[in-house]
Amino acid sequence: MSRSDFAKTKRVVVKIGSSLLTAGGRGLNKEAIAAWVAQMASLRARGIEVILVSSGAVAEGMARLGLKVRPKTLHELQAAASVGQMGLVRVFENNFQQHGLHAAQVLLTHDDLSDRRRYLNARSTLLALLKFGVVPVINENDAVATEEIRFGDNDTLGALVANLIEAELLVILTDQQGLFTADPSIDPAARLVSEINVNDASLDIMAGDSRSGLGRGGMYTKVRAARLASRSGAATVIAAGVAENVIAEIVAGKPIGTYMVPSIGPLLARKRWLAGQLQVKGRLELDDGAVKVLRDAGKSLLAVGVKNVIGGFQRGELVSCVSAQGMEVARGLINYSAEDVRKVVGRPSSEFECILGYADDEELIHRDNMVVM
Ligand SMILES: Nc1ncnc2c1ncn2[C@@H]1O[C@H](COP(=O)(O)OP(=O)(O)O)[C@@H](O)[C@H]1O
Ligand SMILES: N[C@@H](CCC(=O)OP(=O)(O)O)C(=O)O
Repeated sequence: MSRSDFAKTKRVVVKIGSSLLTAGGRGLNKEAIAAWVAQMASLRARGIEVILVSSGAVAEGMARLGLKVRPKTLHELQAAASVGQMGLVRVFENNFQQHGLHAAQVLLTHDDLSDRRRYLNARSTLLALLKFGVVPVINENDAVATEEIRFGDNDTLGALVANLIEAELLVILTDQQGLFTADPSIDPAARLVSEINVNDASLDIMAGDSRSGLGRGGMYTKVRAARLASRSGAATVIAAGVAENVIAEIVAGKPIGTYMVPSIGPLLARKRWLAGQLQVKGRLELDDGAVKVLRDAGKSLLAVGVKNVIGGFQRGELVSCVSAQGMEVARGLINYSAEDVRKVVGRPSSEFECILGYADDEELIHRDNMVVM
């Protein structure tokens, strides 16, 4: 896919980061928000569906409560987020209304997307909103999201939303012009990268953390988000939110920001859901032969190819398959508990009945329930 293909986009997810929205922590930047909403409204008027993922609840809550530094305790953060979310909703509703559009607040936790039924529910709701011509405004449900059930950053949330509703384009607006060869706030010699494949290994060296004290992940989570988004075939562009008409220009295929080129075609719906799961319950270390058949032949995983079991998991839970070098090769839903897998490591499936006293499936992970990374 090249940038000129963006002009054919039918559905786009726009993610706006905290530091942009709150003008570096000084309260909501109403002027900038009005300009972004106007751009999104004009996309809608052209028949392009827009989903907004907006950060800024904590930052706006801090401004409203007069907090100078980001609270340390989870409860204070959650309290700040609930105060700030009111401000976000109000400003977006007012602005979209001026263009004759309705906005809808959708607050999600990771749990909502890791459970297959709730995932499908969230998807149906979002698609219904789009059909009504509404612009969904999504954020993490910070008031209730504890460590175990949080996405952690809105770049990841934006990518998972792009997967959920099969958007072709994820636009991540931030306080930099895009991805630089190093963090430009530290390295003055850093250069803007205009286009790069999501799987390019140099990305892991270039992308650093956030330093603003307002945002959460820096470029690191944006790169990870682009990789996740690419699993449903979505292209990602990271660009400066302050650039004039930035959203429209990106959709028009203009060479601004960093285009993170997706590397694979879209996965089937169930595999997309699998690929977006963030919490694995355990790991299986594979031998080289198993790595090869999973990667090259798209086969199911059998116990004969497993060397080691790490962690505890139950039947049906998500486990990661790693090579001897520790690289993640695949992940999928396991057919046996960790306790049972330990007993059958390296053994042919025909011996399961004898070793375990029962045999449910001959594969540890069936290829339909597995996604190769
Ligand atoms: N290679 C890089 N290129 C650009 N910015 C980088 C890079 N590495 C780290 N960063 C940092 O990432 C920050 C943007 O991320 P973040 O603060 O999380 O913003 P947002 O609120 O938009 O998500 C930049 O201000 C910059 O300091
Ligand atoms: N849900 C949080 C967003 C945290 C976050 O990821 O922020 P950012 O890095 O600015 O996108 C909030 O609204 O404050």
